[in-house]
Amino acid sequence: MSTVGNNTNIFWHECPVGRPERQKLLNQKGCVVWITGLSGSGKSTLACSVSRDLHSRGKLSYVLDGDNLRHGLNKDLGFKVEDRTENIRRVGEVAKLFADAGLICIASLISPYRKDRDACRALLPDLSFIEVYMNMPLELCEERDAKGLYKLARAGKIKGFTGIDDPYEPPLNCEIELSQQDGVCPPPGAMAGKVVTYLEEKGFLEDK
Ligand SMILES: Nc1ncnc2c1ncn2[C@@H]1O[C@H](COP(=O)(O)OS(=O)(=O)O)[C@@H](OP(=O)(O)O)[C@H]1O
Ligand SMILES: Nc1ncnc2c1ncn2[C@@H]1O[C@H](COP(=O)(O)OP(=O)(O)O)[C@@H](O)[C@H]1O
Repeated sequence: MSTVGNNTNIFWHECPVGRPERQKLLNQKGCVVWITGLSGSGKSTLACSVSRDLHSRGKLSYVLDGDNLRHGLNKDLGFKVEDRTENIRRVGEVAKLFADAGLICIASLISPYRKDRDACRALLPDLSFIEVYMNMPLELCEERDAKGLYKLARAGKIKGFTGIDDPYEPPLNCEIELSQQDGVCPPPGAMAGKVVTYLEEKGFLEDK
């Protein structure tokens, strides 16, 4: 019996089919690939490219995309500091469950605050949280402006937009950093290849 958060008198129920059994079934190791970066830096594109690449290798993954989750699970949250923190906390907990299910969970959120990302990392055991930093310059993201949001933010029509009038804190010790090469952004497939190679080298694509 224990007290957790606001709950007292709650009990943890162990199930005989656990993570090791699920990982054996899938022949892979559950983990979280956490993609962080500015809006327009290419997070969703990379997440989908990694997922497609893994799928073609017979590996099971699932993408948790910030924008998509705000249509459901997180639709009660906005972009104030507390809301972003709660957004990241919830996604971190969901990602942990997916990893426990044995999946390669790809979370793609701006997740601008270092302490929130670090709290998600702390939820995952033994190096199974892989932080990927899309280190793309604000100028590039703003030039892309795929959704027209930077224009609105510059015009003062969106307040607290990351990179404009709300901070983005880059990772200090991420596992993978993706950036421009000679001033050019590599194609999504090439960047996805780096992530998948990392997963392969670290043994996540087999259960041995
Ligand atoms: N104020 C403000 N700041 C940043 N982004 C904004 C804002 N308002 C709306 N949007 C849109 O919301 C998407 C980011 O959602 P996230 O859940 O990833 O954000 S966060 O991690 O909670 O900061 C983000 O999507 P991406 O472009 O995919 O990053 C934007 O389209
Ligand atoms: N590697 C890339 N090279 C060129 N354009 C890209 C690349 N990755 C993404 N894009 C383009 O940039 C825009 C933003 O990408 P998106 O994946 O939606 O970013 P985010 O999820 O970080 O907001 C889209 O128009 C997308 O097609």
